[in-house]
Amino acid sequence: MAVDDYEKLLKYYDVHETIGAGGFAKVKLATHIFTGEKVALKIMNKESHGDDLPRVKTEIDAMKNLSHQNVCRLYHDTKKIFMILEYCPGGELFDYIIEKDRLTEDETRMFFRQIVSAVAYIHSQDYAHRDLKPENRFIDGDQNLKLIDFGVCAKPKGGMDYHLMICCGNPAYAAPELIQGKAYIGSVADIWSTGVLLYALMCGYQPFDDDNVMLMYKKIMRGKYDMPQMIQVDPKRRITVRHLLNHPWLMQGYSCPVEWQNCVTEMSVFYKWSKGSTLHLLSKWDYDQTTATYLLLLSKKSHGKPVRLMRSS
Ligand SMILES: [NH3+]CCCOc1cc(-c2cn[nH]c2)ccc1C(=O)Nc1ccccc1
Repeated sequence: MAVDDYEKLLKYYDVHETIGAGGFAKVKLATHIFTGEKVALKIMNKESHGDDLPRVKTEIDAMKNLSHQNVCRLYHDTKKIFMILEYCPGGELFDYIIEKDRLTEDETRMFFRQIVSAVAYIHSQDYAHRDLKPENRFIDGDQNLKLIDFGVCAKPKGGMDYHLMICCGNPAYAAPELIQGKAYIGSVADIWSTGVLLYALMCGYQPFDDDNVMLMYKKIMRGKYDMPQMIQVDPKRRITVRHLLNHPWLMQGYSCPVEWQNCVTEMSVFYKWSKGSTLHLLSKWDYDQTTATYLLLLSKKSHGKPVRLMRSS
């Protein structure tokens, strides 16, 4: 029963006020008693999930496989009712945009590089998020964005080129092929949503907004932009996240393309090890140069610093 799960949780966490809620869950601020660290406690609303909780299992399984500086960390889950997540004191990116009306080009670029970093990373792990919107990005204490809510993500068994059918996410951010009910590729639809997000960051309002959903769909299908790259109606002509990483606009004022890998991937590439053996070596915690490299990389990334592994001369 959820009640004794909650009782057990209270041995390890002090629970404070609610910091957010969606149809499927409520999120409360909590403190991890042993460390004093603040965390976000996500409490599933069992009623709205029904019995089989597919959405919760989808989210927990995905978050256990994802470790990246711009993806909200899962620390602890208790049998699909409670999730203990990384706490982001800066709140929702959505509220931040509203507060500032809209962002400067430089601030938009700083945030957008992190958004592209997270999307490139989850796609590299064969996940499509399918609900990318400002409400699903939280700002941590270092102005880093963290992606949340993997409840409708997909990890197609046939790989990332596999066509999906289920229509999900917020219509204002949904790709044309998705709202037309066509078979679509998750990662390509994610790029459309990311393009809508960029528009909202720069302009302070959504490009396709209308109280009447059918009129909104008409605007989405019209694709009124010259030179569209992300909000390109034809999914085959839409820019890929790989081409975004070193897109001229994203490179302006920066010396390197968007860093999208997490430390394990970066180390396996640098040391020319397989991912499996990198993870095996790291899990031994030998506190040798491998441990040092991993922890120092993690520390640099968590402070939003670009990392470069140098070969000794
Ligand atoms: N609109 C989202 C409300 C707050 O939701 C969260 C906040 C944090 C958070 C806040 N600070 N740090 C992390 C972490 C996760 C969530 C979340 O997953 N919310 C959610 C997703 C789907 C349905 C219902 C709720």
